[in-house]
Amino acid sequence: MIEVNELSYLAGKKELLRRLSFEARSGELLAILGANGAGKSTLMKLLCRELVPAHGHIIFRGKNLQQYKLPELAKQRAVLSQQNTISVSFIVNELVMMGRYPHFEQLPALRDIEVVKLVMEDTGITHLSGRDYNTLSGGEQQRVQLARVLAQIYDCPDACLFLDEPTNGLDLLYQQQMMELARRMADKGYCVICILHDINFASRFADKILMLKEGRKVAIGSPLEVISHKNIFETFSINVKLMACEGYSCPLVIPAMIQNKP
Ligand SMILES: Nc1ncnc2c1ncn2[C@@H]1O[C@H](COP(=O)(O)OP(=O)(O)OP(=O)(O)O)[C@@H](O)[C@H]1O
Repeated sequence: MIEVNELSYLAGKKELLRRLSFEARSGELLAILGANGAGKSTLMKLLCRELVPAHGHIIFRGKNLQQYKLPELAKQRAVLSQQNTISVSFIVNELVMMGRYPHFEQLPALRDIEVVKLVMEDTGITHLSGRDYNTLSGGEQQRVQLARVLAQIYDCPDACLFLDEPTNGLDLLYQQQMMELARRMADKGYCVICILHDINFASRFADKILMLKEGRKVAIGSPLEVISHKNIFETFSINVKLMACEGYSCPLVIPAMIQNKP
C-alpha cells in the first residue's frame, strides 16, 4: 500500500527526517511513536503529500505519490490533522458533508447524504447534526472532524487513513472509542497510520509500531517485537517497567520512577 524508501526531509539546513524506510499494508494499523520534535508530523505530511521529500520517495498504491493528481488522491486517502480550528461558522452536518466534496460536482447525490448519516452514527455525533461547529467542545469537534475524513474515503475500503494524535482532547471513553474505530477501519481493509503518544494504546491496537528519534528510525515491528526497555529508552529517554497482561499478547508499559529528581 505505502512503501517509504530512504526518505529524507530538510527544513533549511536542518534534516528533520533521515533516510527513513518502511512499509504499511492494507488492513494494517501502523502507530508512529516518538518524543516531541522527533519528526512524526513531518513524516505524516510527507505521506499525505503536504510536503515534498528532499531525498527518497513514497510509493502509494503502486505509484509514486508525486505522480497523483490531487483530486485522484483525495478519494484514496484522508487526513485527520491536529489543528482543526475554523474561523467561519459551519453546521456540523455541512462540515461532515465537506468530506464528500471530492465525490460530487454541485449537489450531493443520495449516496453522499447516506454516507454522511452513516459516519455520523459511527462516530456518535448524530445528536450534534444541527449544531454550530464552533460551539462544540474540543472533543466533540475532534469527532466531527473524524466523521468528515471517514466520509471522504467511505467508498474506498482499501484507502489510507492518516490520524495525527487522534485521541488529543478526548476523554477516556472517547479515546478508547477512537482507537477501536481506527482498529475497525484497519480490519475492514483500510491502511491506518496513526501518530500516538500513548505507548499502551499503540501496544493494544496497532499491528505495527514505528519508533522515531530525531528523524531516524529506532525500530519497526509488532508491539511484541518493538516494545522493549532498550527501544523505549532510546526513543523517549525514560525507563519503564513492562508487564504481561492476562488475555492480551501485548505488553503493558508503566513509567518507572525517575531517580534523583526533586
Ligand atoms: N519548517 C520548519 N523549519 C524548521 N524546523 C522545523 C520546521 N518544521 C518542523 N520543524 C522542526 O522539526 C522537528 C520535528 O517536527 P514535527 O512537528 O515533525 O515533530 P513531532 O514529532 O510531530 O512533534 P510533536 O510530538 O511535538 O507534535 C521539530 O523540532 C520542529 O521544531
